[in-house]
Amino acid sequence: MKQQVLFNDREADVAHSPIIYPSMTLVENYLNLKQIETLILEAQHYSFDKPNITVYGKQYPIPRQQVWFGDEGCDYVFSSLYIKALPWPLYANKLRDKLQRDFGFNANGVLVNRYNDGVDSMGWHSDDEPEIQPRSDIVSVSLGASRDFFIRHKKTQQQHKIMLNSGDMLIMNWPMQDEWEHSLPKRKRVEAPRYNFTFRCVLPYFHGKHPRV
Ligand SMILES: O=C(O)CCC(=O)C(=O)O
Ligand SMILES: [Fe+2]
Repeated sequence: MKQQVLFNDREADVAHSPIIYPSMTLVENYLNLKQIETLILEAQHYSFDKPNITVYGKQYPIPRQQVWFGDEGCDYVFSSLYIKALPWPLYANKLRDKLQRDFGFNANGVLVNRYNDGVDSMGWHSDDEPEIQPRSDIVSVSLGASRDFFIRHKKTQQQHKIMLNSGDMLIMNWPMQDEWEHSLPKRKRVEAPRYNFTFRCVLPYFHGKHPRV
């Protein structure tokens, strides 16, 4: 397992024009081919959704599909859509256990995104929803097509690009989400699907014990 600590300095020591780096850790080939294949086979049967979001008063379907799995009470709200946690599928849960064993990372939910091809994408955002546990990291595991992943500093607009390949794992360490946004731009030449699992620690019952669904 090759672990590459990316940008782990808060500020690079460059005179006059400091370059700011976020704290992220990329573990290339975190999963082996068998693990990748098993997870993709499982993900092909997930009940993905393509909800509409409202932008300037108009409704648009999100340019990808998504599904949220989580422990009891670990529901989530994205773009004002309330999403009740579905029970963990077998191998997604095994991957959560592996992250716990390898890094002591205790996720209680995972958002799975499915990008059908390079036309599907995710715009600039931070994973800063109020139900995310304060000071928690977010762990992203990529499967399938390789895609470019960008990060952009909120104040300086500085950008970095990372290629995420099948089996790679990226830890976005706290407080990255406070200072940086990230995105997965369209890549018209990409024809194959990609799955991305972002494991999160949310506050159980943040939306109440009996939320209206
Ligand atoms: O697909 C990716 O690599 C990014 C996913 C993401 O940013 C998210 O689910 O919040
Ligand atoms: Fe994100």
